[in-house]
Amino acid sequence: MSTQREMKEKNPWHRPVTIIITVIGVIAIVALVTVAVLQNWPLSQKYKYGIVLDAGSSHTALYIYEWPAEKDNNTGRVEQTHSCTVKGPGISSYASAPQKAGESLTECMQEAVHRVPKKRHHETPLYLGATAGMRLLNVQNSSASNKVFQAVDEALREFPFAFQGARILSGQEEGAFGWVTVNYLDDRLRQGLETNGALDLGGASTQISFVSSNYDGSESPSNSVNFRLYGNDYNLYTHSFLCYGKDQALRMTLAQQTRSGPTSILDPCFHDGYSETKEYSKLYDSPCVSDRKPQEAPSTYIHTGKGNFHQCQEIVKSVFNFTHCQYSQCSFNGIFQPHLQGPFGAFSAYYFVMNFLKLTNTSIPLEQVKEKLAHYCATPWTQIQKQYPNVKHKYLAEYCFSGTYILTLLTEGYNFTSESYPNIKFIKEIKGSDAGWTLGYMLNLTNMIPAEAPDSPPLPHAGYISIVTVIAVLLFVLFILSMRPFWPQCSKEPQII
Ligand SMILES: O=P(O)(O)OP(=O)(O)OP(=O)(O)OC[C@H]1O[C@@H](n2cnc3c(O)ncnc32)[C@H](O)[C@@H]1O
Repeated sequence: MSTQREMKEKNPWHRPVTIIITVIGVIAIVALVTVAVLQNWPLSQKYKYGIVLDAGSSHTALYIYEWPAEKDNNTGRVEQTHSCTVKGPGISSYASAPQKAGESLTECMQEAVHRVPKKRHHETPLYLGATAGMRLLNVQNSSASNKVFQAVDEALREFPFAFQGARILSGQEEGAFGWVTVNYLDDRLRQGLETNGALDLGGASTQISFVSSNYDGSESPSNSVNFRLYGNDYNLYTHSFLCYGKDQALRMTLAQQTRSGPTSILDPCFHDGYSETKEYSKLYDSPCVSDRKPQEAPSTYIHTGKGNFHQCQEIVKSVFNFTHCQYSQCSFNGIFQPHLQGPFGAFSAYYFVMNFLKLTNTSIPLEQVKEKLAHYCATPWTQIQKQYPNVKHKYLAEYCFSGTYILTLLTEGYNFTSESYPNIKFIKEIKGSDAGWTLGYMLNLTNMIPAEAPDSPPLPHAGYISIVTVIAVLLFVLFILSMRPFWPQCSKEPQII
């Protein structure tokens, strides 16, 4: 009993001071590691939201974007979480009943109210950008255009979001923001990689935007947009061709064929067997063709098809003007265009049409693509209708024209060749977000792409935690070793019990 007590008194590990120091040491190290881990633990994700309404010529679409609340300034993080297609036509079609333009947005806006968490409503910016349909209405009837905007404004103010206004985007903005969107989603801007050009085909206008090393903006400065994004300077070439969206281009090819006001036309861009009676007043009700309206034309004409790709291409070519160019080189209509450079993403109607025609694979030689389209155009209308009973009648009737228009615009208009055609990728979306101008527009207006690259911490989170843990363990081992003089000594002599 007394020897036991003696040993206890001699063994420093049994001294209260040593025990207390050890416990405090362990607690301190555990606390140090815990604080380091907790401090750097990602906060429970809170999101911010932004809503953009794309008021196009053919329809309006609503997009909701979401990004982690604490990382506004980082890239590649803003994502589309929801989209809603507004029922009915584009807002420019409500020129004679502006109130209905506002009302048409209600359903999608209510969806947005449910999709965005309530506590975020008041801080969620809401934008409406109108494109070529409203540009044309503004040219045709500016007071009607103002009334449509007034109605849309009033309707959107009813919702609990931070409404930032409704306006017409210039063609240059539409092109440039489309380019920002595709390159942002591909994470090319933050990483400073070679950028992709953007080809956007709408209903009433079409945009081409790309960076070319032989373009510094000095030739045709109106086509130049300068950006400084994440510390990199971009000199972007962009042009928007009003009236060269696929719906207005179709009007122009029809106007070309009805110049003398005939009662019927035999159109190679429509399938053999297609026949519909159409109104002249509707065909010419657009500033893109109104000046070509034939005098004393009957009220209607019969639009029949004969399905001939090559003849169709000739008519389509006739809506482009290649005769004059005051610059070193042009695309068409006397518009400057530098040498095409790099890969291109082609979206909106480029994708819808080429996807339907199963022609999105650009590694198929261009000549073969034309042959396939020629074969499609030559298919009788009755057979096409039987083959695609669920496709919207208007789209189905127009795919031969639309495909021919796309190939003609790309090759004759923009000068893509058999060699450069494979540089085009037909895309609908990138990483779940639709390709289009809306995301780039919101990123710009919310200043979410910084001009300079954001500073990043010298160590990533995992590296920081590992180093703190290693140091803590080393300290602990050092502490234990420093207590060596107090370690219990084992007797070398065998003990007889
Ligand atoms: O940019 P603007 O010129 O104002 O036009 P938009 O915004 O209305 O243009 P979209 O990109 O929404 O659509 C482009 C065109 O594609 C058409 N379109 C949409 N879905 C389609 C589909 O599935 N098949 C064929 N065409 C389609 C639509 O009617 C337009 O003519």
